[in-house]
Amino acid sequence: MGSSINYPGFISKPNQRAISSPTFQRESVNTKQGTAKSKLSLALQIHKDEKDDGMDPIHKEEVQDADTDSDYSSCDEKNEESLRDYKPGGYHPAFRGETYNGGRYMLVRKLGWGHFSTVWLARDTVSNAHVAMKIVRSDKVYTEAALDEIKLLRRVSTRDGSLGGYYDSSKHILSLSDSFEHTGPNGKHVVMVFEVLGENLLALIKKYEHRGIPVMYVKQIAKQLLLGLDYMHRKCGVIHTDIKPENVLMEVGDVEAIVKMVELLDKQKRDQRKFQKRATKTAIEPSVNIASVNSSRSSTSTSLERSGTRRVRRHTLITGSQPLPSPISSTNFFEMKSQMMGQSLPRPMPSSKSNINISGGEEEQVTNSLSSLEISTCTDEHAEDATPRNLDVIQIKIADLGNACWYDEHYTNSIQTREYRSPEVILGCEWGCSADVWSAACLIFELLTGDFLFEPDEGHSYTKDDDHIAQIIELLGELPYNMLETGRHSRTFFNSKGMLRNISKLKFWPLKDVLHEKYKFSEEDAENISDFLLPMLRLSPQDRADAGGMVNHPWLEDTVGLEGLKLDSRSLYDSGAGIPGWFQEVPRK
Ligand SMILES: Nc1ncnc2c1ncn2[C@@H]1O[C@H](COP(=O)(O)OP(=O)(O)OP(=O)(O)O)[C@@H](O)[C@H]1O
Repeated sequence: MGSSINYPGFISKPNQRAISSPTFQRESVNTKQGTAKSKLSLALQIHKDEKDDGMDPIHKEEVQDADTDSDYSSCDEKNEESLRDYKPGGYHPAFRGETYNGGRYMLVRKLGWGHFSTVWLARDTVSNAHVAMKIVRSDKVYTEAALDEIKLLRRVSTRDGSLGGYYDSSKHILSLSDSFEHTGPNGKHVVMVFEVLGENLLALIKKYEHRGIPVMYVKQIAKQLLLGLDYMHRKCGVIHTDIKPENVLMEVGDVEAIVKMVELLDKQKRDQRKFQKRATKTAIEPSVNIASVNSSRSSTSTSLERSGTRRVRRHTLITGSQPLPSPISSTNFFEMKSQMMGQSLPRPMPSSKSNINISGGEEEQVTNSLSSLEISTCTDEHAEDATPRNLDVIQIKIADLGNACWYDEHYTNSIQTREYRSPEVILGCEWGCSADVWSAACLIFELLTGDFLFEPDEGHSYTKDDDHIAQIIELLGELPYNMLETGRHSRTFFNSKGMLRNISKLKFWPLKDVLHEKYKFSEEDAENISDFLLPMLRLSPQDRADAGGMVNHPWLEDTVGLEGLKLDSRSLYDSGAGIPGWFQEVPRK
């Protein structure tokens, strides 16, 4: 049976995957394990097995103190890290209010988690600003991987990203500001401190229900992503190896204003809930003798006072992730903003004792910050029209260098998340920086359409890799002969005549036609988009166009905020073969 019959990317309706393939079912979990440095593979496999065994949700205890839960986020407690990984060698049982590095940092809320770490919003008491803190599992393999990650992060965090032009491309890579060790009950943990970002691009894809996000945003993301990769490859000699929507985060604009807004709204919600609870209680106990209520209240409060705490805290370990809302991706952001900007703030009744205690000044300050947020997120230095464009501007940064490596030191050949994996990696050929460009093109297609470019599946007579290669050929044509010759795994997929062993019928469908026929782009748009993507999808890693050159593509000419930005030192469509480590590991000097 030909793979085209089972080719979900082509035969499914645009939003079908959204229903059948929620994030956590994506292969990212698997591929995290697949992409990890070899020394981590075993540990991650164990983790995956644990993760996949359907842990009892009761163990996924609710995380916040009962009176501090806040839900201005996309938090879903079932999707948090496993309680079983809180053990010696595992995650640190972090909690709100915990201090780090001699009291310098204090945890505020959890932003997210990964297989290596939990990530928290923290207040830096020295700068009095907020930071993101990644607290890595304490096992030796995670610690070693984290120390490698820190070296790579230090390299890309050196803000010398001009690359001969006036534009600082390094700003599109998450920067590390500090790192230290923290000892807790589960061991010694490496902690990394970053600037605070918002949600990842998968949140944006989901916001648009997997139907594709507006081209205006895709262009901004694509141009910034290419600038960041160009900086990483040419200036730093670093290969990310895991470019995908989950690893590209959006900026939140004015972090301090957003944190304040989120905190105030959380407080409002809590107060409102308390008020409603009290109101319900009064409504269902109308005839209770007031004296007895008073006495029972006073006895309760006495016992609480005696126990020295306002309210008994639930013993909790896992905290729900609450990424800060990014203006573009989050409906919560608009909801919050409209509340903060003076439209019907959801306050409890004025007579209530639990009325919100926001001083007029404080509220005004946050509201002002929010109005200026829209202006401050606009970095349109090049446009003639300097008026703020509200939320039209989006800023992204490449994050998670946990699987990254050096152009002259590859840690493993098992790189890239399945859907973004390049042909040279599947075939077992030499690879280099150009593998990131392949993944970037897959990501950009996904932003435009909401569907994976390649979504291989296994059938009864062929493997995922067979199907993946077949899909690549169907879209882009036959693989170069020298790749079949040099690929360590080529013989598994191809016979001596260069024909696929396990898949006989192929249905060729060029990218331009896919965009026009399936995704309903006009012929002209389909032509332009395909002209932009195809050089990054060249099958030979050596011939693949480099990120910097593709920044100069006409499709990106009118990118909001980066209109007319060109990298003079790079030529459009040229291969990056001159960049050290472009298509193979360079021997270390
Ligand atoms: N600087 C940041 N600002 C805000 N949130 C962040 C930041 N860094 C990470 N996060 C959040 O924490 C999550 C985990 O981060 P990251 O992917 O770096 O961790 P990891 O343990 O290496 O995970 P992975 O399994 O993906 O390798 C991210 O998906 C994101 O939601």
